[in-house]
Amino acid sequence: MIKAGIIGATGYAGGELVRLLLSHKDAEIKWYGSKSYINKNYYEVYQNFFEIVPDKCMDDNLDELSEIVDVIFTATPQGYCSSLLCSKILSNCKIIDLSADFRMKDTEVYEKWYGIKHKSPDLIQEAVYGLCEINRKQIKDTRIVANPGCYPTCTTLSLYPLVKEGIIDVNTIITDAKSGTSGAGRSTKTDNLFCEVNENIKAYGVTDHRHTPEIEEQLSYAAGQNVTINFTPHLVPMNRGILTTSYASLKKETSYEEVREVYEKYYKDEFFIRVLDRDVYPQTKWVSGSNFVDVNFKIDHRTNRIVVLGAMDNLVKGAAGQAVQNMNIMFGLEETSGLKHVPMFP
Ligand SMILES: NC(=O)C1=CN([C@@H]2O[C@H](COP(=O)(O)OP(=O)(O)OC[C@H]3O[C@@H](n4cnc5c(N)ncnc54)[C@H](OP(=O)(O)O)[C@@H]3O)[C@@H](O)[C@H]2O)C=CC1
Ligand SMILES: CC(=O)N[C@@H](CCC(=O)OP(=O)(O)O)C(=O)O
Repeated sequence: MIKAGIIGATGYAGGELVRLLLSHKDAEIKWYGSKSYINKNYYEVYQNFFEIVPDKCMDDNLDELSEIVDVIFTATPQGYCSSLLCSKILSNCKIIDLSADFRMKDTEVYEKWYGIKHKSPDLIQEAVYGLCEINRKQIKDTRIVANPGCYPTCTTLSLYPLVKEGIIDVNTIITDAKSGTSGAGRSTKTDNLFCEVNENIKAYGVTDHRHTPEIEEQLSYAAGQNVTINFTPHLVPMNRGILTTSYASLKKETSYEEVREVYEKYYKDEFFIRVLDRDVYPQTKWVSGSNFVDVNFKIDHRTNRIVVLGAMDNLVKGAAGQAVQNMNIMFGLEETSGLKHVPMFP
């Protein structure tokens, strides 16, 4: 049985980790870490866990926690994990960090886009970017997983086969993304008030969203050259879900069948990536509550561009689900263990 501790268990991503780990047959939660609810019953924070979770919230002492668990999930704000992680903790247990602290290999890029000083630059190289379908081999042997961002997961996975196989001109990629408001976390921001989100759609982070360099770095590895993209996220009036629509120029005239073959090559054996049937395009409802990413594409022969769509649940494949998938890989468990939920519809 894998003993797990969660720091930030009282946030949206942490709450989703609790939900998933409770039904995982090979894992048990030993620590519900919090900053504001120490000694309160965990179910008092989220009453959906009433009579399911009897435990109290604990503090956020990573040091003490590392001595009693096999893995710690940090579902905490940017800068938290990197400010506390050290070799002593890493000699005790494995870390899966849901923040962006260890996602990018260049400290300067992190500091520029996040506006905070990185406190453990010496650990960055050791961390593995936990995009499971792409980095499975490296994830297996690492002590630190940098769990990918929600938008980067959806954008990168939906474009990856095209970039890897050189089908598109990688410097023509434009990604337009939409997210439900749980993506912004539980802390109150006036931007996320019901009356400012309901019946409204707004772009944010235009030209400077912090996920831009993360997506660019991953696509650059796939392309074997530097990739820059235009990335524009939008907040939409939904609780959960991300839809990304990406556009790129094809290098040459290409048929549906050729592109389909490329997607099949990479994803036909991937349980969590579903390449939909021809002319059926991903919808957030079809993946809600599940660890699936649905993808599909259409070639616009008139403009010689391809339109690629991806949909997933930001809290599952975009956060807690992928974190559990990473745990499964790190501990040699069945990769799909605890994650085979059928999406909720409607
Ligand atoms: N929401 C999403 O869709 C996704 C989130 N993530 C990442 O996961 C992490 C958590 O996000 P999310 O759940 O949305 O955020 P929330 O704001 O909902 O939760 C934040 C959590 O962090 C805890 N916390 C805050 N400050 C501290 C601190 N100084 N020390 C210890 N714990 C602290 C809070 O504890 P308390 O409540 O007790 O104060 C709470 O449990 C972030 O890094 C985010 O970027 C990644 C992918 C998707
Ligand atoms: C709707 C919304 O605000 N989404 C968040 C992204 C979700 C998230 O928490 O980002 P990470 O995946 O990097 O942790 C944002 O745009 O910053």
